[in-house]
Formats: sequence, structure tokens, C-alpha cells
Amino acid sequence: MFEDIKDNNIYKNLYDGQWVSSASNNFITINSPINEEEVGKIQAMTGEEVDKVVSKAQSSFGVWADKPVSERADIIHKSAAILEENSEEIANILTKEIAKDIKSARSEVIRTVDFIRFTADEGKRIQGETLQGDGFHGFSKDKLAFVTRESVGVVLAISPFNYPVNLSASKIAPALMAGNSVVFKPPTQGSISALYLAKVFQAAGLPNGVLNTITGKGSEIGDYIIKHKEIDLINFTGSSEVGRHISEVTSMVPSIMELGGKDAAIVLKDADLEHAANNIVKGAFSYSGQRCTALKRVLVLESIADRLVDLITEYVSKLKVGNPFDDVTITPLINNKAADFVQGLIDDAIDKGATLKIGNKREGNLLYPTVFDNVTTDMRIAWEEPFGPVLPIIRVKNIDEAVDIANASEYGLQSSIFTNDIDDAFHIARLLEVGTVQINNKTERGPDHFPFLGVKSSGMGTQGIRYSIEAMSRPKAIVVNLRERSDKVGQVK
Ligand SMILES: NC(=O)C1=CN([C@@H]2O[C@H](COP(=O)(O)OP(=O)(O)OC[C@H]3O[C@@H](n4cnc5c(N)ncnc54)[C@H](OP(=O)(O)O)[C@@H]3O)[C@@H](O)[C@H]2O)C=CC1
Ligand SMILES: O=C(O)[C@H](O)COP(=O)(O)O
Repeated sequence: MFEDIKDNNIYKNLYDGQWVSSASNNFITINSPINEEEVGKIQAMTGEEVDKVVSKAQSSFGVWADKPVSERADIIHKSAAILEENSEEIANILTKEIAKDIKSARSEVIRTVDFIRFTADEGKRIQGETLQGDGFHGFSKDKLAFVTRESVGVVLAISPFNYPVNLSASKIAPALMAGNSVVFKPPTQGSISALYLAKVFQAAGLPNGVLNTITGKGSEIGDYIIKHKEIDLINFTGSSEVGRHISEVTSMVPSIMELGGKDAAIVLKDADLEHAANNIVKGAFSYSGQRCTALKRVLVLESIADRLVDLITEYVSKLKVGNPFDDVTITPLINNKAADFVQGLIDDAIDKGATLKIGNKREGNLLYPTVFDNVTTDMRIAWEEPFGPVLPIIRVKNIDEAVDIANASEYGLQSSIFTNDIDDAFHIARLLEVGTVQINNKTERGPDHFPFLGVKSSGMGTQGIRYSIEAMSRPKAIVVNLRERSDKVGQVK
């Protein structure tokens, strides 16, 4: 099934329905973060090849957009079935390539199967509408708008390393259901898993040229792709830094961005502390904290802080650390640079007097889960996104202080509130400057048909199955202006 996507472990790219090699002869070796072993090589594509890919996507889009939506849905459903059949092989590649623990890798693939199926069904339900002019002063019933939903053209999908299958499919499938063609630039570390996914869509029967891939380092080829004149919409997930850069260098290109976060868990006096601690530990440490929605700080009322800190420390001490192919939660970070960055945040917190409860142990890029109590707002860890297994706990005097600190972040993805008082929960939820507030649960993106969005530096636009299809399509109004008639008036029964 995946034979044609590589040659001697050098992965090719999907172009016009064929797996092709780059003329650049410039390869990027993908080593496993687990042990540095080579997983494979990918190709650094040239600007000229990018031009060919984008114009192929432009010329192929009309045929796909014209296809009845039911036929598009059949192909998308088939890709879900093919992905499911090959889930074990793809989960294994994922684990090797990004060191995600095998259980989470499997669940990433199966969640993606479900996502694609739901998208195929939802796409069929998305309808236009008709409007009558007389709702607006000065207009009559003789003016009628037929509003349909149209594709936007070529969608550039750029995904991050931490969910190379799921966050790629969650752009590609809705873009395709909306009738667009797709140029897909996967994360370099994650490219191999992502190319498997592209093969799955191709094998399901997508017409040639409707989905094409571009591999190469974002820092080298990224700007060339995003500034391409024939890209009609950019759907990007990644760091706020790169997201901001994309906004700055593109002009008049609609974009959807899911960016970084610094999600806070606010724990009130009456919370069920065991439930809160359990959720906080899962939320902060799954995939070693390399999730945009990871809980990245705890704001706890002083009166219950000792107990909560003890519970969190106890649960963290039980987390298993090691090889992602074993039954562990904490695995090596994506690379040494990422581990150095997290270590810098840990060192800064220690220098400034935070209380280390557990952790601060390192073996190369494997960082043990680390918890700090008594973190103060002069410490970097109070504000910066670690994307690693470290959790700062900040003690607050009251709810107002918790809300102020939560909102002082440059990010605004999600927040959790733990309390048994629904009035307090709603009151605080309304004050928080984030896309989503979770009451009595960890922060998380799913279920995937819920809206997913960030405010401030956490993003723009909204994703989530129906929201994504809508965001990657546009309304078109055809307005009929009937001639006025004076022969009969009034309501016909
Ligand atoms: N809000 C959300 O939904 C999510 C947010 N994130 C955020 O993503 C970050 C971690 O992911 P990471 O992959 O490191 O993020 P990056 O921003 O480094 O990279 C994301 C993607 O952008 C590409 N890229 C880099 N530079 C450019 C450029 N100039 N033009 C076009 N594309 C470019 C990368 O390619 P290459 O790999 O080749 O550099 C990669 O495919 C964290 O900050 C995290 O919070 C992650 C997941 C979800
Ligand atoms: O990339 C991320 O980090 C995701 O969008 C978060 O998804 P999750 O909450 O399901 O882990």
C-alpha cells in the first residue's frame, strides 16, 4: 500500500496523483527523537517545484469543486476506511518519528478516522439559504437571494509536529469536503507520518492534483509557499511566532490560525481536589506537555493550595517515563533544542526561588516531569509556553487575582475552572479571555465537532468540523429581482 511513497527510504512527494522525487537532490534526514536512529529521508523541494505544485492544485480544483458533494463524501469516507485498515503501521511510524507514546499515537490515528468520517457526513449537511429582501427597510419581497456555499480554491495546509496525522487531516478533510484543492506542507519532523496520510487520501480515489504535498524546511521554503500568488487560503497550526510572521508577510490572503497557548487551571475552595489534581496532571503531562492545549499553569486559592500541591506531586510521581513504545506518559522531547528551552525555564524558576516539588532531572532530550510550587509572576515559567513536561503552580488570594493573572497572558486558547459552584464557574468563565472554558475538566480540543479557537496570540478563525468546512468555503449570493406586479396583491393560501 505504501510502497510507492518511497525509494530506498527516501520519501517522495505527491504531485498530480504521482509520487515524485525532487530535482534538488537535497535530502533532510529524519532521525527519531527516541534514539537518533534514522527513520527516513525527505526531500527539500525547490521553488520551481513549489510553483508547479501550486499551479497543479489551481488547475485541478474546478473538477473537484464541480463534483456532487455526495461523491466527494464517498471518497472522504473511503479514506477513513483505508486509514483505519493501516492504523497500526501509521501509529508505529508516528511513535518513531515524533516519540509520541504508542497508546497516544494509536488514539491519534483512530481519532483521525472518526474525524474524517464525521467530516464527510457533515459536509453533506452544509447548505446555503434563501433570503427575502423585505427584512431590511426599503426593500421588498421581490428581491430574493439564493445563497450557496462555494469553495475558495487552493488551500495551503501547514501543520505542526505534535499531531502530524490528526492536525493535518483536520485541515485536509474539511478543505476537500468544501470542494477545495489542497497544497499540504507537513512539519519536517512529522513529514513521514504525514506523507502516509497523503497516500491514504490518494488511495481513496481523489482525482489527480487535488491533494499535493511539499516537503522542506519551513525556515527555507516556507516564505516562498505562503507568499505564492495562487494560494487562496492559508490554514496554519503552529507557534505564535511563525503564525505572526505569516500574517506579516502575506497580504489579502484569508487565513485561519491555531497557535500557542498558556492554558490555566483555576482551582477554587470548593473544588473536588482529587478530581482537579487528576485532570491537571493528565492535562499538563500527556505527550510530555507538547500540546497547544496542555495545562501550562495552575492558579490555586491559598486556602487549599497545600492539599492540591500534594495531590499533584503524588500523581506526577506515578507517571511513567521512558521509551514511547512502552507503556509510558513521559517520552523524549522532539529535539535537544526543545529540551534546552524547557531546562532554561526550569533553571530560571529555581534561580528566582520557586519551590521544586518533583523533577528537574534530564537525560538528553528526555525531561522528567517537573512541578513547581510558589511560582511568582516575575518568573519566565509564569508566562512562557514550555511545550514540555513542567507545571508551575501560582498561589492566589482570591478569584479576582486568579482572573487577572489568567488574562494577563499574551495567549488566550483555553482555561479550566475546578469548582462545585456553577454560579462561580459561569461568572469566571465569562471573564476569561480565551476561546474555550472547561468546567471541571482539563483543557482539550475534542470532541472535534466542538468549536476550537484561540484569541489574542493563540489564533484567529475557528476550527472544528462544521466550523472548519465553513471557514474554508464562502457564501455566494445570486440575487433575483422580480418585476413588480400590480394585478394581484396579498397572501395566497
Ligand atoms: N493552537 C493549536 O491548535 C496548536 C498550536 N501548536 C503550537 O505549535 C507549536 C509547536 O509546533 P511546531 O511544529 O514547533 O511549530 P512551528 O511554528 O515551528 O511550525 C509549524 C509548521 O510551520 C512550518 N513553518 C515554519 N516556518 C514557516 C514559514 N516561514 N512559512 C511557512 N511555514 C513555516 C513548520 O515547518 P518545519 O517543521 O519545516 O519548520 C511546520 O510545518 C507550539 O507553539 C504549539 O503551541 C501546536 C499544535 C496545535
Ligand atoms: O496540537 C494540539 O496541541 C492540539 O490541537 C490539542 O489537541 P488535544 O487537546 O486533543 O491534545
